[in-house]
Amino acid sequence: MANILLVEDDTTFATILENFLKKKGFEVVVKYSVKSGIEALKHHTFHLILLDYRLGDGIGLDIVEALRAEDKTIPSIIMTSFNDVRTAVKAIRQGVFDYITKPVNPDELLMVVNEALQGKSAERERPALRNQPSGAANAEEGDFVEGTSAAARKLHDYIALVAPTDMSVLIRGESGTGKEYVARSIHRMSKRADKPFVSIDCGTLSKELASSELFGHVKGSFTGALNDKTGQFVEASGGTLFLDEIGNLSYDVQVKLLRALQEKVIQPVGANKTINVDVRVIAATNEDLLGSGKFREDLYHRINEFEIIVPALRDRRSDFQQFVDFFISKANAELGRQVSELSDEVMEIFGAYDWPGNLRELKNVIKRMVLLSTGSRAEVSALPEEMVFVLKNPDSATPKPSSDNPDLRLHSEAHERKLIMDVLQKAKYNKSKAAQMLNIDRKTLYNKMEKYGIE
Ligand SMILES: Nc1ncnc2c1ncn2[C@@H]1O[C@H](COP(=O)(O)OP(=O)(O)OP(=O)(O)O)[C@@H](O)[C@H]1O
Repeated sequence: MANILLVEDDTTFATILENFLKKKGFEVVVKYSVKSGIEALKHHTFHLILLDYRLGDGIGLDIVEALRAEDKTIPSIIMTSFNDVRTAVKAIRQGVFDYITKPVNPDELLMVVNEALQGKSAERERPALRNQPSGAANAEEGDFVEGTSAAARKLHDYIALVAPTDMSVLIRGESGTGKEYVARSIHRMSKRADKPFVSIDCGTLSKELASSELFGHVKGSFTGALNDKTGQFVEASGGTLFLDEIGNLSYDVQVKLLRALQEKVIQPVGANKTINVDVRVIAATNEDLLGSGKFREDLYHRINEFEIIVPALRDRRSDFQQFVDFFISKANAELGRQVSELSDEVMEIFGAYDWPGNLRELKNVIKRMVLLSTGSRAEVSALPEEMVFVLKNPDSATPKPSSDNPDLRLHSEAHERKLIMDVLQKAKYNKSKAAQMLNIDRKTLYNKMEKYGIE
């Protein structure tokens, strides 16, 4: 019998959820604030935490953070309003298993709860260490979409170019764009392919344990170091070490990492001997490392011998349909459904939405949609309500600048897309005329149309 901690400050909704989960056979403890949630974790053992994103005295992630500080891992699911999707995607980076959007659909909730309890969706679960032997990575070969857009072709050209070398690679891109997939592809196409690919999420490593996780430690070197520990640099020997969210490493660890890269030696915590290592490092980030002021410039140049930028989904619209088909067939197989077509309205909404959470968000929306579609055709009722609202109220599709959502580039892109569509319509889809009206050349217009997926 699984024990669930439910933290939700809307008492009526909390009671509905509690009753629903109890009916499904779970034990549920309900708390209404961050503080009482953290307190409950001290006194009970839970298998899963279900958290509201916004709580009276903080946010649900504060509870995940408190867990992490104690180095405990309990799968957690964040319930968020649609407007907070971007934040929810970030939450996954911080070790949250998954998110679901409100209003919560009972079938979806049950699916995500069961997946979390079974630890089933390995790549949605983000433990600090996502070690995978090469064989398993190879088994997934072909289980992805390459795409045919200009951006996809460039991406795969770069992967093919850098893979056979031993250069360190910095992969940049928004959350959920497929940076880990790029890192695995580089490894698979490299001379190190038959050696381990070790993936570490630096965003979920606690400050205290990061050094020992990467470089290992000797017994007794700090409280809690009960045995010698081999670090991931040694585990990755001969292969590739993928450091995801590298911007989260503390200054001390950055110094050690620089030494490991420059001199090819590491020193486990508390050891007086060094160990030679032969590891290719691939790092990923979705922030501006140098601009953050927290990242050493010398290390930046060392990890950035070659840079790959993974395009956002909205910048590779011509690959969109391929991703949709791929995620539908995966969800069909997983959930025993037979969805083979989407209603026009669903297609329209998919096209109008800007997918801030990129491939991860698309995959999750499709999985929910397939789950809720018992026939062969997916209707708009299987989409999150707010997504539908955006289409019916086009003005709300253009994000309003606010301190909550200050992404200026997104705002200008959304405006630009809308302007181009309006002008094209006015010019009766005569592209030369539209380009003239927009005061840009035809080639620029074609590029922008491809970027925004305007046919
Ligand atoms: N080319 C692809 N084809 C199919 N699915 C993909 C592809 N690339 C990524 N995905 C899927 O998209 C999701 C996000 O991918 P991934 O974890 O690699 O993104 P990320 O950029 O590393 O995210 P984050 O910044 O949050 O670490 C995963 O579920 C992955 O399986």
